[in-house]
Parts: sequence; C-alpha cells; structure tokens
Amino acid sequence: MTRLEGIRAAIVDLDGTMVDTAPDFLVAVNRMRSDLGLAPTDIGTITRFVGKGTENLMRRVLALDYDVAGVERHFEAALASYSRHYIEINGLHSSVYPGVREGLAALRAKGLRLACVTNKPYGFARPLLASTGLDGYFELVYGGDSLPKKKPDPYPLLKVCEDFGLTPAQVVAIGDSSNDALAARAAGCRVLNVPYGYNHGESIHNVDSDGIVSSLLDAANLIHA
Ligand SMILES: O=C(O)COP(=O)(O)O
Ligand SMILES: [Mg+2]
Repeated sequence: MTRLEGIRAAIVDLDGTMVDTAPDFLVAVNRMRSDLGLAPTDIGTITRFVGKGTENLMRRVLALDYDVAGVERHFEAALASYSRHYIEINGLHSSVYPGVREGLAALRAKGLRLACVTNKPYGFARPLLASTGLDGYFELVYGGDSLPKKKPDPYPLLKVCEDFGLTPAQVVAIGDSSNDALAARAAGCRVLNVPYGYNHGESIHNVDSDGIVSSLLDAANLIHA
C-alpha cells in the first residue's frame, strides 16, 4: 500500500477503532429498554446503529418498537435513562483492540501530534480514554457534543487542523466507518480505515479512503512525516 508522506498529525476515532465498545452500548441500551418496558435487543443490531452519536442511537433503538411520533414521544426519557446507565458501566464491557497502544506510541515516536475525534459524547469519551490509559497519547479530544457539528461533517477535523496550525493535507484521519472517511475527504485530510469496527453494518471496502489497515500499528507503519 502507498506510503502517506508529509503527515504531521493524526486524528483517531474512538468507538470501533481504538475500543470495542459495542458491548457497553448493548448493556446501557438494554437497561434503558427495560426501564421503558421494552424487550432487549442484540449486539448485531447495536453495531449497525453505533457511529452517528447518542441521539441517533436512541432514535434507532426506539424505532425498533415505535413509529416516528412514538420515537419522539419517548426520546427524552430514553436519552436520560440511557445516559445514566451508560455512565455507570462505561468501559466495563469494552476492550482496547490489538495494536492500538503500539500504533499510538509509534505515531508519537514519529513526531506526530494526536487528536481523538469521536461522535461519542465528551462526558463518556473522556472517562473511557482515562480508564483504558489511552488519554496520555492525545493532545486534544473532541466529543460528538463538543462542537456545533459532528462527523461526517468535516468541521471537527478542520477544527483540529486549525488548533494544530496545520493544513488538512498534513493530517490523516484513522477510523472504522464511512463517517470518518466522509469527514476526512470533505476536510481535505488523508484517511485510513480499519476493517474490524462497526461501519453501520456495511463493508468498509465500499468506502472511499486512502487504504484499509489491519491495525493502528499498520497505519503507523504507512504514515511518514
Ligand atoms: O458514539 C458513536 O456514535 C460513535 O463514536 P465514534 O465516532 O468514536 O465511532
Ligand atoms: Mg467509530
């Protein structure tokens, strides 16, 4: 695969890229569903729904049972219940993917600056990064509610470029979904995808990116300052 040259910073996605959080999502969603008197859902359904932030996840899991008006009627209660449960179990059922720590360390060793940009709410992302010990690698963390727009909008990536004083062409995004690739393409950043995450239940091979890497360590081996 082609080397990426002239890269000074990497923007790394969280859910499905650094941490396999689907089991956490499943537990919190099912506790919320139980609070609302709904039957539990399954991990396959959850992995299709994760990626576009908490509000979208709530609407999708409510739409399993309710029509559009019903979803909106139950939305606030569902979000409050889910958020309370998620913060209680955040990280307990999750694991860091192989090659993540090694990849982040290798990127830092090459002199790259690192930012984490996730659609996960900042209040969930920060404690997860701390409990997994990944927070020390990142100069910057933006959650899905940190900025006016979230991925696939390019805004969070462009904000990182501005924060770092770099042009988008000097920055690579690494993520598991079309959200990450679309945001990167629209921003003018390079982008690498990992194939082991969620991608809305679709094949990552149909996504326009600069390459698919099997791990963050493989990504680091392709990236050069
Ligand atoms: O929480 C989500 O919806 C997905 O978060 P991500 O951007 O880290 O994949
Ligand atoms: Mg992701």
